[in-house]
Amino acid sequence: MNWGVVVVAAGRGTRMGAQGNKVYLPLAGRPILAHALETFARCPSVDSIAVVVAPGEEEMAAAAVRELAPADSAKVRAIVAGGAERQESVGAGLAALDTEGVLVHDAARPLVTGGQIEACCRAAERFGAAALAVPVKDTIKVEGEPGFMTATPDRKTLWAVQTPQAFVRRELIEAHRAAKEEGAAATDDTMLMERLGRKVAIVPGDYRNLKITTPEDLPVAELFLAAASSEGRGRT
Ligand SMILES: Nc1ccn([C@@H]2O[C@H](COP(=O)(O)OP(=O)(O)OP(=O)(O)O)[C@@H](O)[C@H]2O)c(=O)n1
Ligand SMILES: C[C@](O)(CO)[C@H](O)COP(=O)(O)O
Repeated sequence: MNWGVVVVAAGRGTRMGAQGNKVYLPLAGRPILAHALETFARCPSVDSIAVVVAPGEEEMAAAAVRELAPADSAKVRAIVAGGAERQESVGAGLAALDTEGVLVHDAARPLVTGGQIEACCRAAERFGAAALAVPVKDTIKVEGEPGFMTATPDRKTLWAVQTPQAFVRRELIEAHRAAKEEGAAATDDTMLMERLGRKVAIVPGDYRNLKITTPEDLPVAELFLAAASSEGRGRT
């Protein structure tokens, strides 16, 4: 199967509270967006990359792409405008690719590794769809009456899903079309497959593949990156 990736970068970063979109904030001296782009570009299984950006931020994204080595930036085939919700942004990226398989990745997860990407591709080739996930560490509570806990799901069955998430591109396009027609909103793409009764394989991930969401995530990501490079692990 040949693989493309949709890297979604069209959010606003409201919870980060920075001046602009958090994916252009510096991390180890480079925009957050550049980290994931480089890791995907260096993956042998990935042929092409579509970057989905907020309208008006095309030039900032193009500048991040220009910072990559020429062989890496050559895999970036499209920079397209996203929508108001992540789901719309993914839809725009899917239309810009023509590969059989597609990965979806948050630009806000800069610590993804090549090994994780390849593991998702292999699992999706075997099972049809797959996503990285980590076991939930906390005891999770369900709020019933506002302000009060009413239930505790069995933690042994709970996983926190991450990206990348890997699919057969035509099947994910179909899932997006169905959700749009039925007005269903989803915070990730595996939810759209679950709605259609499709199985999504769990690929055990790593807690370090964090999503940079709030300000305290940035120094943590800096520490993880520094530790990886001092241990010579890189992000392969
Ligand atoms: N309309 C949107 C919303 C989100 N994203 C992307 O989806 C990823 C995960 O979203 P999140 O971390 O929630 O980012 P934001 O939406 O930017 O953050 P916030 O919810 O705090 O505004 C990010 O890479 C973000 O850029 C996107 O492409 N289009
Ligand atoms: C897709 C995702 O990264 C899975 O953890 C996440 O749902 C996206 O973040 P958001 O905050 O829900 O937009």
